[in-house]
Amino acid sequence: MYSRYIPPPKDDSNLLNTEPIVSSHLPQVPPKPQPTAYARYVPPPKSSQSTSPHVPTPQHVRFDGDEDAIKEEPPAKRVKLVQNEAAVQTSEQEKPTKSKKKKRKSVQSDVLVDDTAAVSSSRDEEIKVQTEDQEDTANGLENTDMQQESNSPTSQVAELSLLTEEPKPEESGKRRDKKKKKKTKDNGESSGQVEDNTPLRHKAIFEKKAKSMQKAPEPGQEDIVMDDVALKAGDDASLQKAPEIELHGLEPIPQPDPVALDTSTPSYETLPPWLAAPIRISQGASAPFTDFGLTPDLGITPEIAERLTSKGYKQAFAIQTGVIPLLLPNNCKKTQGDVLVSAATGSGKTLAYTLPMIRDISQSSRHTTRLRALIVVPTRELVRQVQQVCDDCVGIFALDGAKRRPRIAMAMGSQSFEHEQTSLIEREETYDPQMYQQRVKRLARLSGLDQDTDGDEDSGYNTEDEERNAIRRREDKLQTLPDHVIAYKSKVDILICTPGRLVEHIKFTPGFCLDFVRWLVVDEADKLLGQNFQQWLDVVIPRLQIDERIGARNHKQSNLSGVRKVILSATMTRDLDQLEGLKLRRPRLVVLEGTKAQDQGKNDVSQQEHALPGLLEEAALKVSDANLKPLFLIDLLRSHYVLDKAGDANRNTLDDDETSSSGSDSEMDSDVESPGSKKSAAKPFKTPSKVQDMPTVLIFAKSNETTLRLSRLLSLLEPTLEPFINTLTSTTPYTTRRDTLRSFNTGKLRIIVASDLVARGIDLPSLDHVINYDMPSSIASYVHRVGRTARAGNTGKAWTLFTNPEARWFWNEVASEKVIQRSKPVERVRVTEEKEDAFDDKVAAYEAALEKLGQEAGEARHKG
Ligand SMILES: Nc1ncnc2c1ncn2[C@@H]1O[C@H](COP(=O)(O)OP(=O)(O)OP(=O)(O)O)[C@@H](O)[C@H]1O
Repeated sequence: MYSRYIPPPKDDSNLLNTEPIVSSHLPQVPPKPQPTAYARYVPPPKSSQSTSPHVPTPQHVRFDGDEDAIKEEPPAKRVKLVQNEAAVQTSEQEKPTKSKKKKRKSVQSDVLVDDTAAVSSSRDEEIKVQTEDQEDTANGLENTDMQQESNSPTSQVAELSLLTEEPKPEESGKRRDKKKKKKTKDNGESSGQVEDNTPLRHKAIFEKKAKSMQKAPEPGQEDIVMDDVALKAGDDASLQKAPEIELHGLEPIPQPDPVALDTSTPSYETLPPWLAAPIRISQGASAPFTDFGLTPDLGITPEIAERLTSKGYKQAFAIQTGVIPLLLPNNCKKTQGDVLVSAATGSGKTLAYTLPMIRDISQSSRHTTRLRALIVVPTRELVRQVQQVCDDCVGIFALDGAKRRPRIAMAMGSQSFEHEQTSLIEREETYDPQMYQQRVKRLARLSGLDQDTDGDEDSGYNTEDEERNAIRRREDKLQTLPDHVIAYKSKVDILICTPGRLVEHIKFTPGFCLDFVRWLVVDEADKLLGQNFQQWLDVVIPRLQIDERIGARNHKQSNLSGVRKVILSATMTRDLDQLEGLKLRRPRLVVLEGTKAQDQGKNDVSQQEHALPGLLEEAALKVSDANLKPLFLIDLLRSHYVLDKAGDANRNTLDDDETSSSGSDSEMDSDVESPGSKKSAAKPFKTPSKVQDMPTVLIFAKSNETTLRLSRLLSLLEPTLEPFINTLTSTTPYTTRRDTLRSFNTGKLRIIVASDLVARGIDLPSLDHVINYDMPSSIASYVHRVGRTARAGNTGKAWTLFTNPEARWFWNEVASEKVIQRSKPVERVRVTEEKEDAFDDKVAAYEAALEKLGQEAGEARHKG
């Protein structure tokens, strides 16, 4: 409904002729709901009739049969508005743009000047006393109503009017305000009581009920403006006397039914079925290797299982029971599709794909070597690690005399490119007169052009195309026997590589092709897909999709032909955009459930993206002073928490007194021993003679530089540790890195300080503790870092040092159950204040160590 602007009547008598809108007696208020109308604000006339009782006030003017509604307006309001007109005008005109708060103040002061007489009327005083007596009984109701009122515009009117009745505006304080509000309200109520003899207590309740039932104004600009002004007018009017309430009767105004919440589950899936309903494997699902495959010839034979046992693989781990059967041939007629695997760190994903893959490749012809499988991993360390598992499997299958022994190569940039090329591809001459003629013709045609480009090789090239052309020209210059042409042959069946090096070989190694590849494995897939080093996917995937040599990817079982992709990670991405680049074919996702998943409903855990190893214990140590973080680290290293190896069976009995406060309660504070305490004195770092008793620790720092500095600082502060500490960063030469890992695995080294280089995939079977000295950069990074321990069903403990600014993210994201499934909550450990004070004794040594570190860095720069 719309309305139009009606100027205010100039004749005061018009107003008087208007019938009263509502009776002053509450019970007589007609229960008719007030129609909602849009109206315009009608400003009061600017004449100086401020003292006239008939000057019209701002009001809603209604049309279209709204006369009834107009009649229902309380007459009392109209009269009071008139009385207050001067105050309304003053505040309206002088401060139109002031905030509500300011308005409230100005209105309050204006009215206080004008209405002192009204406020101080002796009759009101009498009633105040009466109402105060009744207050206690109505109090509970009033409080409730007050809360409800505060949300509606009407309540603001009432609130303002209450304020304006304040006899002493300079007084402040919550308690006094409350009292005053009560008193003011009582004033209003008292007048009602005098007029209609309704018991005061009931009337207060009626009024509040009526107020709370008022319908919210319809949205609309004009109305909003109107409401504001009306509100203000109402405020001012209410300053004069008791709060004015628009009454609509006692019947509730019909309200629209609340919209019912839609709790139904959608009948359609937004995710593809394979992602929405993965194959879930429970943690306890280990089984003998011989259980896979419909018949022994399609699965793992008992002989192979025996050899696996001799290599330490007695039974298939849970994830292996889910993945291996999917990758083995079976009697299924359907084309077998790609497999994605999401399983905790250390759960045995590597064997889950190497075993069926190598079994398959060992079945192929003994006399031809083709590049059949590509395994792509992000780091050189992982390349070597996967190669060792592959070697194990190759050995197992090769023992069977009828099978061929697949050849494995690595491409990761640890050797020169040329060296890698020769280890991958063999050049040979084959008899092919037809091809020979074609080559001769082509070379003759090019020889004219070559006069211009002869010098190119010396001038160098700067684009890939030029480099490829240069390689081809070099190849063309090679002499062959008559009727023979140069042919290239793969020297390997399986290539384990980093993505960057793979791209280089595809582009620049003559004869390196993916035409025969039938397996593509992408380990640590989320990292490789997320970072897409050198756009490797764009280079590799198209080459796997085309069949330049017809039948090259054929398998004797037609449903196994083509390229099978196996994509794995402990933090597998569910991002379809990323997965799209892999061009998956009939994919299936296999998920290893966390230990808690069996107890909880599937829906609860489906939100949790990652699972931690079941036997991993986590703890977080608060670093109250970030400047002294290295001292906190040393204190932790010296504490019984670390010195007692994780999973030490004697731990609880040995240290009952010390560990009593640690428990599994994540909220419980427990003390880390200070270096000066009696207990720590009894447990210094083990001497080199007892090196095997020392725990093994992997400490993660945020960068290469921090890693090197921290390692040196630890050696300076704790010289006894120096022989047992080493570092691993991406700037460390590859051979040194390899030696460091080897020394750590053989137990010579006990502490490695590392960057995130070794956060993923690295298998350190003897690792007791992981310490996040610096906070990991993401939840996924945390999962991989802490997953270096507690692998293959072993126990392990992970520590995270957090400073105040890091606490929120750590506890809300990493340590919460939202994203990560874990069997135990993260334990909270805090160094007590007294023990922190003991750090003071160490500060001098710490500063000296820092100074020494600075000197050494300066000298190194000088030398460099
Ligand atoms: N069936 C098995 N029996 C005994 N040990 C096994 C078995 N399978 C794997 N392992 C061992 O478990 C350890 C972890 O395996 P692997 O490195 O494959 O884990 P992962 O799931 O790839 O971990 P990450 O996600 O950290 O790369 C290795 O030491 C491996 O030798």
